[in-house]
Amino acid sequence: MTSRPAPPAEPRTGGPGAAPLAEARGLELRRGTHLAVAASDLTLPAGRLVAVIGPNGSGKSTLLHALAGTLPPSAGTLTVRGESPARHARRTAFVMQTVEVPRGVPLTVRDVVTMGRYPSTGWFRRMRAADRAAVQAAMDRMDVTDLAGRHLDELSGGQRQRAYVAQGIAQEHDVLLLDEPVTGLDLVSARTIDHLLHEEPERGVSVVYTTHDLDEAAAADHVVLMAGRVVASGTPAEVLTEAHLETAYGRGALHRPATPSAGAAVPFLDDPVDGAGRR
Ligand SMILES: Nc1ncnc2c1ncn2[C@@H]1O[C@H](COP(=O)(O)OP(=O)(O)OP(=O)(O)O)[C@@H](O)[C@H]1O
Repeated sequence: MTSRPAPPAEPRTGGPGAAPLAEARGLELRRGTHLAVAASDLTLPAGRLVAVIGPNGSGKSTLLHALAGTLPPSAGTLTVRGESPARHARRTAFVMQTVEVPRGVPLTVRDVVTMGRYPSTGWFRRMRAADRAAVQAAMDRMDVTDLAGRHLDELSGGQRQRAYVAQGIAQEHDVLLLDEPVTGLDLVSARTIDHLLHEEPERGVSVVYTTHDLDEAAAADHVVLMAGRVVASGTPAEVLTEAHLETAYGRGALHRPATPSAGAAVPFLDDPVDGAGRR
């Protein structure tokens, strides 16, 4: 029996020769006067899942803010889909790390998800059928439809995080940025969000998210390793090397298990250090 070669995979936006999601040259980012990301070059593929890793304070959130267009470069250049991040912001959904629930503002889950449509409807415009359908689809995907009428301050942390991710994907977007979307969540919420991260690129959306989990990063299409600058950027195999991880996390921060399990693809982090090398 002859086996025929598998047909080529459906090309995604990030195929060879495709325009990149983001390009940075000599990019420098400051938070106030603090230099959070020193001059770095970076090319991120479009239509892929990109994981940004690095110790606490290494500049991961800062890079996401720059991609979202909320933090302009202090030096160098950064483009998203060939234009300035601020110009592309209308089509960039950004789910931030911690969103404080405004006290005394009785927002329901549906209200919060509906806000995801404001970039296209405007704050005072009427919701059209397409807007309502997008809100419903986002709530279904994040499994918060049953919670639609509940107030945000009545929800668990995981339920609230799912509502905020639903707000992000309710927006018309081709770029989705998420800051530590699964940190501290229970298995069900983490799985729901993790599933979405891997599903969005299939729809042509470029996803960039930050994580502290090296195994999660190993499952992404592209990894960016930060330590006050971009230490390495490429495929998981190119980036998750002992040499690169030691540069970012410090010597002695890694260990390999004495009896490696079948799934242990990357070294373990022993005692995470922060971006300045402090333990
Ligand atoms: N608003 C701010 N004003 C001044 N400095 C800031 C501000 N936000 C962050 N920084 C500093 O910028 C650096 C990078 O912070 P950033 O939040 O990007 O790190 P991170 O890698 O996302 O960290 P974590 O893993 O802890 O979330 C840190 O030294 C941090 O203290």
